[in-house]
Amino acid sequence: MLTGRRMAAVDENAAALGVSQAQLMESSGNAVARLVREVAPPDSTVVVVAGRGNNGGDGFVTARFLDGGEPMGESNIEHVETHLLGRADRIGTDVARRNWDALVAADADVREVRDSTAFSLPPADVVVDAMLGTGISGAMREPAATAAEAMAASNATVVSVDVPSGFDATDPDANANPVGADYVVTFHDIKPGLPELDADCRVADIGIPAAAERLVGPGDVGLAQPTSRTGRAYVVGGGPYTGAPALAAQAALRAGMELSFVAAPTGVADEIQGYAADLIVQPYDGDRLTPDHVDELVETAERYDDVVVLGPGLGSADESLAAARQFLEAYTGPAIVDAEALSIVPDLETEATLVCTPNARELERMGGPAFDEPRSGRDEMAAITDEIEAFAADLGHVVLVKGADDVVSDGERTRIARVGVPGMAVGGTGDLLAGITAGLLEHADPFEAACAAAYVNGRAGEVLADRWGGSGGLGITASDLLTEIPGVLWGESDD
Ligand SMILES: NC(=O)C1=CN([C@@H]2O[C@H](COP(=O)(O)OP(=O)(O)OC[C@H]3O[C@@H](n4cnc5c(N)ncnc54)[C@H](O)[C@@H]3O)[C@@H](O)[C@H]2O)[C@@H](O)CC1
Ligand SMILES: [K+]
Repeated sequence: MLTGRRMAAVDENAAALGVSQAQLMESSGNAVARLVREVAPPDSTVVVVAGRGNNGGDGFVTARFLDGGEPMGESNIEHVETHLLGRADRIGTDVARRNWDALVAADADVREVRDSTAFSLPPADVVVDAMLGTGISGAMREPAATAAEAMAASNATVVSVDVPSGFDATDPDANANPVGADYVVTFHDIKPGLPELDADCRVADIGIPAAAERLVGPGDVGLAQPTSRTGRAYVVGGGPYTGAPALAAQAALRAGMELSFVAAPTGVADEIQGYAADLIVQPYDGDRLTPDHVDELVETAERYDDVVVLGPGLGSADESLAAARQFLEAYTGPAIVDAEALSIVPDLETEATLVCTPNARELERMGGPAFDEPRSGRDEMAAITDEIEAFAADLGHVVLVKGADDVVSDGERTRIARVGVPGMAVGGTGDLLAGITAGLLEHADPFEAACAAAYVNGRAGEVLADRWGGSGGLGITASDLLTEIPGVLWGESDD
């Protein structure tokens, strides 16, 4: 079952896979027209009432199919008229406008309702409700609200496109049927709340490829995209290594965080600060993380509602891993766990919300499934994703397995991010991914944040590799990718 919000993301992913919104709209309108033919009495007058969004666009396509007569013989449709609520020059999307133009060009019976108080529902045997679909926000406004009452009061058979107008598929509490729909033709998958309506709901296959759901795409970025500059990343890392925490902290800033802190041993604090003036480095005594430091770090992270990134450059000293464990046992907020710190997660008791980001080797060390890179083929990937899903369910945390294909699972939902270039196999890109995930985790649910982060990271590599002449990104460094993150995160999505 897909919410309206997720459905819009899947649509966008389909477009990125080469199945355009226009193709989907054609299938949608065709499916509605078939249902209308099925339920319309002989010599019917069909009135399509359309809004200015893509739900209205589906209505225009429906009208075109119905107006074309019945190629296989006698038609039960005598007359079709289309009423657009509003002015044609205010139609909100290109694809809907092209379908309106096609009706006008075909000399169809179309009318613009320019005065919102002037609309009264004409006599009809079937009314096609194409006013509002999954794009609704807030309570229904005029003239749609009055038109909905008229539909509900009429004796006509009401066929709703996708959802009854006024029904909010993203907020399942609001399962209303203000138009009195007798039939609903919904697209691709049933939406939450529809089965509870007193209406005959049909799901129409409109040709969205399964990959638009299974593979992470630009639509998923839209779901996790920060819309304001807020949040503090708190990277607990560094000691034996210094580059990793600096990259993760910078990536969090590039993904929208307001401030990015690195808690690191005094011995390496200056070095980490030296990589980037944008970071705030908070030194603690010594040359590595030990249990003595934990109380203060947890206290800071909790007090400022930070998103923690635990692990980059931390090393594998026993006392550092013991400290990482104590940190997560005490901490209750969101955290990305990466690198050596992953080894402590499997038998950990924590109230924290974790996103674990292992590569194949780290996954195996966590007790997860073992598999070789590169993997190929649909069946092989399906087997691997099943195993990773089972592992994530067992672990009780979101797992993002890094590889040529990244696999993200929360134990119930599992997606593949098939994006990136061979050159990204360089050191440091995993630290970027951890930082991007932190940035998105500030605003989105952990699974959606992890999916979008995997896509953004890989896509940044593709964009850069393209600019460098399609070299496959051989020669890219993680530092190069930092400045590509914002363009992918905010520049490429439709939202
Ligand atoms: N997403 C997809 O892949 C597909 C979407 N399709 C159709 O597109 C629909 C979604 O289209 P859109 O996102 O353009 O949105 P809608 O057409 O559902 O709604 C947007 C329009 O409604 C107006 N509106 C929003 N809230 C309102 C309110 N409270 N009162 C009155 N008017 C309001 C907006 O100003 C805008 O004109 C789906 O329901 C479906 O019918 C189909 O074409 C098939 C493919
Ligand atoms: K509708």
